[in-house]
Amino acid sequence: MPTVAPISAQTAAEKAAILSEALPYIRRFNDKTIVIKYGGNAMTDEDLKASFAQDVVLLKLVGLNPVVVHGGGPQINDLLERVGKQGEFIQGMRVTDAETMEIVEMVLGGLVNKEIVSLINQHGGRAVGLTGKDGHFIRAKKLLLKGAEGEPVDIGQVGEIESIDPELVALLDTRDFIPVIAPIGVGSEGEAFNINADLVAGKLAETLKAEKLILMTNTPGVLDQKGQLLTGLTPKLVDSLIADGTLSGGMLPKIGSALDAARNGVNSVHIIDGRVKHALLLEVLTNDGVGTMICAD
Ligand SMILES: Nc1ncnc2c1ncn2[C@@H]1O[C@H](COP(=O)(O)OP(=O)(O)O)[C@@H](O)[C@H]1O
Ligand SMILES: CC(=O)N[C@@H](CCC(=O)OP(=O)(O)O)C(=O)O
Repeated sequence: MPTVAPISAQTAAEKAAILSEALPYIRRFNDKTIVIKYGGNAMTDEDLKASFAQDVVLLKLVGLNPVVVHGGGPQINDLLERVGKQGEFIQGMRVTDAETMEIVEMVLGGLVNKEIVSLINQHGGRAVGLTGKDGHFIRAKKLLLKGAEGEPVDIGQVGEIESIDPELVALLDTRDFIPVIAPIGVGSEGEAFNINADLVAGKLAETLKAEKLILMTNTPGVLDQKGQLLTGLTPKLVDSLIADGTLSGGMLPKIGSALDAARNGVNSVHIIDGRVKHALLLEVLTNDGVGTMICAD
């Protein structure tokens, strides 16, 4: 006869306490949309990717509507290097010439998107991969950055979101599919635009009237100059952190998008550490929200 070791009373009580802690959150978020931005920097390890996919499936099974928007910045850099090109960023945005755009589409719309879709499906979900070109649901136009003197700075085929049509995502939701979205927009001539994934996630959360926006990255959250974790960030505080240089690089579009979402009706906005296993479950279904919360005022 096969035998199993009995679970100790203490372990059993601890496990039961964790499971029952989730109940109020499962009830509160029933049928609510949660937009999850899965950053390229949080996708490094196979184990972490699998636990991310498991978390998304679990959230769906307990009655929430997860919508995944992914990045893939480091993965684009890898492929660029293989063709002898160096990735260049200005104000956290990739300078995107025509050749770079081809690689961006290959990596985001192809490799990364399909990997996440198939991981979620392997774990029992029904994921469908999309880019903004599908049903033309993310419309974009060329983004011009502002230089130090306020002059326009052209960084190529980088897009600014004009509109997001919520219908396609809503349709998938009615049949319990999990949308997995690559941050590529479409212009008026059908051309592709590279859009920062944080901006797509934020705007999508606003458009879908999501309950939560969770930005998963490779830091514990927003850190101050001493490396301490900050939380409860207001627009005023963010302005001062930008002015004194505490926030830089990829954190700039991330925080801008988080603030916009918080101001435009998304109930809770968090920047969390995607390198922590099951960070997503901890954030949504336990009392121990991890990372930095962003407030509207
Ligand atoms: N104050 C700050 N706190 C935390 N991270 C910061 C801060 N300022 C800049 N960063 C940088 O922002 C990065 C996260 O943005 P990004 O590289 O675009 O990640 P992702 O690929 O997850 O979107 C961090 O790895 C860090 O290097
Ligand atoms: C315009 C722009 O910068 N687009 C990003 C899109 C991918 C992205 O945002 O990926 P992460 O979330 O992993 O950083 C890029 O080309 O890297």
